[in-house]
Amino acid sequence: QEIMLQPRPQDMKVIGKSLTLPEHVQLIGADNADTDAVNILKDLFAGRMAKKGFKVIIGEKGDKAVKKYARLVPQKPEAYYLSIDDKKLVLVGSDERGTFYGMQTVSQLLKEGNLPQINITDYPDVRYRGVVEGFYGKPWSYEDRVSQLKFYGTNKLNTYIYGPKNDPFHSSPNWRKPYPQEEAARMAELVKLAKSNKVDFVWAIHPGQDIRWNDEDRELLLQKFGQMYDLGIRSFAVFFDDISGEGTDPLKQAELLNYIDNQFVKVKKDVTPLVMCPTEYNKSWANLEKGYLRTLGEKLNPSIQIMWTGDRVVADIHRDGMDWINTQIKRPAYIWWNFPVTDYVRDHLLMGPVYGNDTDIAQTMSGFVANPMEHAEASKVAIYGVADYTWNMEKYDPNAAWQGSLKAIMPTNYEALRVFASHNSDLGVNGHKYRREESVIIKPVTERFLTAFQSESAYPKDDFTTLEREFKSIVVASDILLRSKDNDLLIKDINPWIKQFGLLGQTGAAVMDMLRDLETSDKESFKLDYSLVKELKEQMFELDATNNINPWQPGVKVGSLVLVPFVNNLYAQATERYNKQFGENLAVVYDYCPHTLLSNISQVKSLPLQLKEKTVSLSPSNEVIKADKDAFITIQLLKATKLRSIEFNAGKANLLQWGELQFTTDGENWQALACEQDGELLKATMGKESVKAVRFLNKSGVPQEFYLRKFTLGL
Ligand SMILES: CCCC(=O)N[C@H]1/C(=N/OC(=O)Nc2ccccc2)O[C@H](CO)[C@@H](O)[C@@H]1O
Repeated sequence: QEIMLQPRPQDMKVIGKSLTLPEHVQLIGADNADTDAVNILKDLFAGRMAKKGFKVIIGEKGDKAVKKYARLVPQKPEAYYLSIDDKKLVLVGSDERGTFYGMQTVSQLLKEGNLPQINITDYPDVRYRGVVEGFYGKPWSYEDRVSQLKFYGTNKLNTYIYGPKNDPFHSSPNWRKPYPQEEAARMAELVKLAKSNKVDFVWAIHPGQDIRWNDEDRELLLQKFGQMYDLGIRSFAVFFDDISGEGTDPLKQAELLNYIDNQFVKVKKDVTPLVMCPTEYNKSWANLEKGYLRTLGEKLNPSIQIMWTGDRVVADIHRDGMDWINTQIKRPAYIWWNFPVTDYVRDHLLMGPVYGNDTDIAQTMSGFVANPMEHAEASKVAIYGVADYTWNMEKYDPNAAWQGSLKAIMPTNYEALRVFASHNSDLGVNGHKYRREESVIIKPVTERFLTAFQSESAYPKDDFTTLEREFKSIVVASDILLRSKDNDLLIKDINPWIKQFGLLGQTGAAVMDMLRDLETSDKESFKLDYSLVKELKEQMFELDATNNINPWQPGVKVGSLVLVPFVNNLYAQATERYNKQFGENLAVVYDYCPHTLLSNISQVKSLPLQLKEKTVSLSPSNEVIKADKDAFITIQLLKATKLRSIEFNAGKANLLQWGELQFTTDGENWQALACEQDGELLKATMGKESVKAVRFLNKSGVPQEFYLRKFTLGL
C-alpha cells in the first residue's frame, strides 16, 4: 500500500519491492555525520553492525563519505537526500538537521519491519516551524515539555518558544530576576533535550508592561538573557503583546531590540535571529496613521523576526493578509497562530483537524508557530497537523494529517480517539468569534432527522439506526479511552471530558429509546427512559459544575456544536409528542440559555452567557475592554425575576466614579442600584422588585478601559 510519511516529503519515488532487513550492516561516514542521527541509526540496526554487509552511507554535504551524492541534496536548510536500494542506504543532509530529519524518515520507513527501495528528496517549506507556549493559564509541566520536544524531533518541527504568560520570570515585573536554582536546572535539562531533537528552544521575555526606557532596564534585560545563555539557551524572543502605556512605543521597542541584536546576538555568534512580538500583532489593531508597524519595519535590523497573528487575534492565515503585513514590516512575517489555544474557551477541547490556512503562502512567512492548549498531549493533534502543513504546504491534506495525528498519539485505541476527537473540535460561542467544524459526518443526519420528527412525518429508519449507532459508539469510545494504556498523560489530562462524553452518548441513546417507546406506544418504558435522560443530564450538569473550575470558562463541554443541541431538542420534542399522544404533562426541558446579552461594546457583544443552576453570568475575558462613552453591558432575563444577588467586577476600584449599575423592571425605565464595593467587586443591595434586566453603564461621558472579571445575577 502507499507509504505514508509524516510530514509528507517533497518528492518520493518507490524504485523496487521492499527488502527484508539486512542481517549485517556496514556503516560508512558515521564518525563525521550528525551524532543524533547516527544514534538513531545505531538503534534501528542494533545487533546488525558488521565490518561487511549492506552499506549505510551517511553524512552532511562536504563530508568525504557522501561526496558522490552531495549534488543530489537541495541547497536549502534542513534538506536531505535518501536513497535505499538492494545494495545500500544513502542519507545525505544539507546540514546536520537535514541528516537528522532524513533519519526520522528512515525510522518511519522501517516501522513495517522491512526496507522499501525508495528515493526521497526532501526539505521544509517554512524556515521556523513549531510551537509557542504562549497561552494564559497553567503552564505545561516539565513532563509535558519533555514529551513535546521529543514529538517535535519526530515530526521535524525545529522551534519551541517558551513564553507562558503566567510564568513570573518571563513577564513583568520579575523578568528582571534570575530563575531560582531548581527551575534554572530544569530549564537547562529541557534545552539539552531540545538540542538533541534539533529544536531551537527560544526563551521569550515579556517586559513591556513595566519596562523603563533607560540603561538600567536595558542592562537588566541583557543580564537576564546572559543568564539564560549560560543555561544553554541559544534563541531569544521579546514579546510586547497585551501591554499598555510607555512600553508600546515602537521607536523605543526598535532601539531596544537593535541594541540586543548588536550587543548580544551578533556578539555571541551562536545565537539564532531575534524574534519579537509587536504590540500591534494583528491587522484589526493596526493603526496606520500612528505608523507603529511601519516604524518597526523601517527601524528594526533586517534579521529580527516580527510575529503576526493574522487579520485578527485568532484568525486563519491568508495570502492577502500576508502580502499586507509583509509590505508594512518590510520582511516576511513570523506567524503566531492562535490555535489550538483555549485560554478563552477553557471548558472546550480543540482536537479537530488543522485547516483554513492558505496553502500557497509558504514563501511569504519566515516562521509559523502554533499557540496550543494548556492540555499539552491533546494539543499534539493540532501540532502534528502544523508540522505537516509547514513542511510541505502545497500538498497538505487536513484530514490525512488529522487521522495520522490520532494514530501517532494513541496507536492502539486510535478508533476510540477518532470518535472522541470528531465531536470535540469547536470552541462554542466566544469573544473572538472563531469557530471550527464539529461532528461533520453526523451533522446532516441530525438536521434531517429533527426536521422530519418536528413535522410529524415518519423519520427515515436508517437515520434512526445511524444515530443510535453513533451514540452507542460514543459510549464504547469513552469506556475504551478511560481504560486505555496508550497515552497515560493524555487520558489523565482530558479525563473529565472523556467521562462527560460517555454520559452524552448514554443520554443520546436513551433519547432514541424514548422515540422507540413512542413508536410502540409503550408509556411505561417512555417514562423510564424519560427519567433516565433526566438523571443523565443532571449527572452531566454536575460533572460540568465540579470539574475544570476556573474564573473564566469553568466546566466540561463536549459535542457542544451539534450533538448536545440535537439531544436537547429531541428530548424536549419527544416529551411534547408524548404529552400530546397520551394526554400527560411530563416537564418539557430545553437546555439553551433563555436570557439575552445586549451590549454596544464590540469586544463584549458576542460573549456567551453562562446559565448555571442558580446564576446567569457573562463569560469573563482576559482582554482589556475599551468602552466608549455611554457604553453598556446588559443581561436581560426571559421574564422579570426577583434576584438573589447582582455582582459586577471590572478590575477597577474607582469604577463608581465613571460607571453605574442599573436595573429595570419594564425594560424601559432604568434606576441606579445601590451598591457596596468590596475591593474591585460591586455588590448591589437587593430591593423587592422583580427585575427584567440589569446593566452596567459608562456614564462618565468619556471612553474608559476596564476588565470583565465578573457579571453575575443570582436567580
Ligand atoms: C502575537 C500574539 C500575542 C497573543 O496572542 N497574545 C495573547 C492573546 N491576546 O489576545 C487578546 O485579545 N489580547 C488583548 C486584547 C485586548 C486588549 C489587550 C489584550 O490571545 C491569545 C488567546 O487568548 C493568548 O493565548 C495570547 O497569550
